[in-house]
Amino acid sequence: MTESINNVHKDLFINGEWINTADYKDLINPATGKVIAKIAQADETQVEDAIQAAYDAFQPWKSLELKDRTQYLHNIADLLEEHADRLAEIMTIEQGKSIKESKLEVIAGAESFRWNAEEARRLYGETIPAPNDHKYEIAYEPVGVVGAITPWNFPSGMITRKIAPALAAGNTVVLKPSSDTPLSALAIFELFEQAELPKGVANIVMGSSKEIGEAMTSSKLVKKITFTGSTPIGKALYAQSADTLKKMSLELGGHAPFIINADADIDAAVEGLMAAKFRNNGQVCIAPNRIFVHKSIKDNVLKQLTEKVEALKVGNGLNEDTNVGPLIREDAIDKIKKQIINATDKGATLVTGGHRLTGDEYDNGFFFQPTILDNVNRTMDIFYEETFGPVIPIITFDTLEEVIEMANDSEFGLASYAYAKDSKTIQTIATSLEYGMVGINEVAISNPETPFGGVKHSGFGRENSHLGIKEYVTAKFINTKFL
Ligand SMILES: NC(=O)c1ccc[n+]([C@@H]2O[C@H](COP(=O)([O-])OP(=O)(O)OC[C@H]3O[C@@H](n4cnc5c(N)ncnc54)[C@H](O)[C@@H]3O)[C@@H](O)[C@H]2O)c1
Ligand SMILES: O=CCCC(=O)O
Repeated sequence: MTESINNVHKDLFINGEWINTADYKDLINPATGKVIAKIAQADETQVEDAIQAAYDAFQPWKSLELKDRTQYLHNIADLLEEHADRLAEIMTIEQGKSIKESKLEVIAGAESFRWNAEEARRLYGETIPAPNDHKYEIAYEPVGVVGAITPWNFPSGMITRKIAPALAAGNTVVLKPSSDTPLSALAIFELFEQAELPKGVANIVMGSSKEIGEAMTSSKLVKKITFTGSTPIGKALYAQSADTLKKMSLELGGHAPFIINADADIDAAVEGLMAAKFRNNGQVCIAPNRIFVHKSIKDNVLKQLTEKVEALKVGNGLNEDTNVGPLIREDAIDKIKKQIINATDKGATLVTGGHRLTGDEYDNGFFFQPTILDNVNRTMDIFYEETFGPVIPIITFDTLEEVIEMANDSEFGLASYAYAKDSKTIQTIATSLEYGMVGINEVAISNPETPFGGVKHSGFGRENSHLGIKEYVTAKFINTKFL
């Protein structure tokens, strides 16, 4: 295996020290199916140690001069940029996405650190009109120890967008990264160590998800849980946190509608769809999963789309010419195959793709053909279930009213997209879609400056933007009477 994987730490990082464990678990490269590393698995005491270390570090970290605290974040941003190539290689090997995408993700993480370092200096309190002998103030204070749990699809980005605002606002953190992609997280923690972040401010534990989740949610010392992952696990953590009444942010599943109206710029719509759908091989919570095309333009859209989908190069993400890497695990392939079989059994047409890719070129990796399904309807599982893979289901519509009703027919409410020109149509779509984010003639909806998050079973809370950092503070009201 490459030097980058051999050299990255595989142990826990607690109170500024690398800590080994009694148990180590195999980590697989999804592009080859081979074991690439053995990862430390924390026991119960080690998880408690990490929480205690974060608790002990909280008061000194919170009390630092703001310019000193935020300087650490700027230094981390510099280090992320400096080490972006190495971090990108580690990410591609453990997760599969193309090396270009991995690098963009690391750089976006550096941006998160910079943005939040700047925004922390603008966490202004407020003064409220009061009687002359009183002062009413609101002060924003850090919540304390934050438990962060992250998924595998953005092994670096989901961590940086949580840890940067948490630390910037004066909190300390215990992170549990995904068991499928711990190396990217560990490589980031090496940079925290290099930046000489004070001991205990950021800690990382790997191990049994259930046990670590329970330790975090039941702990009286942990004041907030920030979770990104699937809806069922998010709901379980929400229930588990009831007893200790934690502040929570839940960034959960999505099943984005993508509407192409009769008056849309078809070239732009197809280009946007390709970019958003095949980013990370469709394993993105904001990936378009239900493509609603006006019936008058369906043939034209399908022709353009099929040409582009068939031209995609599937392969190991380390190869510079790869557009689409492997899926994360064997069971991800099973899920997609099941959705495709269910849809075709019920009348969908397989336009292209639909099969696993095997053979020497694909090693023992989890590769799947980019796929288009036509004539999809509401009787099929793919209409309602999150897809998380390279499948484009086409559903046709007649009227605006009909497509809005179908687009909203989902338990999820994260991202949505629409391509149209008429301003009244655009306004109707933007205001009627029951989603946390709406991209109109645009698929780039995730930036440090703009709020990211969902409604319905996609969770609550916002990441990025001035709203993101507010998830890591409490508003204290101070009423002073002058005697
Ligand atoms: N809304 C968003 O911003 C966003 C972003 C990325 C991914 N996602 C969602 O994440 C999902 C894919 O990621 P995944 O497969 O890693 O999700 P997942 O829910 O299986 O796992 C997410 C994290 O939770 C941990 N976990 C699993 N069981 C747990 C338990 N019982 N207690 C505590 N932690 C537990 C996992 O180890 C991982 O670290 C998709 O549903 C996707 O839509 C959402
Ligand atoms: O799956 C999560 C989406 C990440 C992003 O686009 O910022």
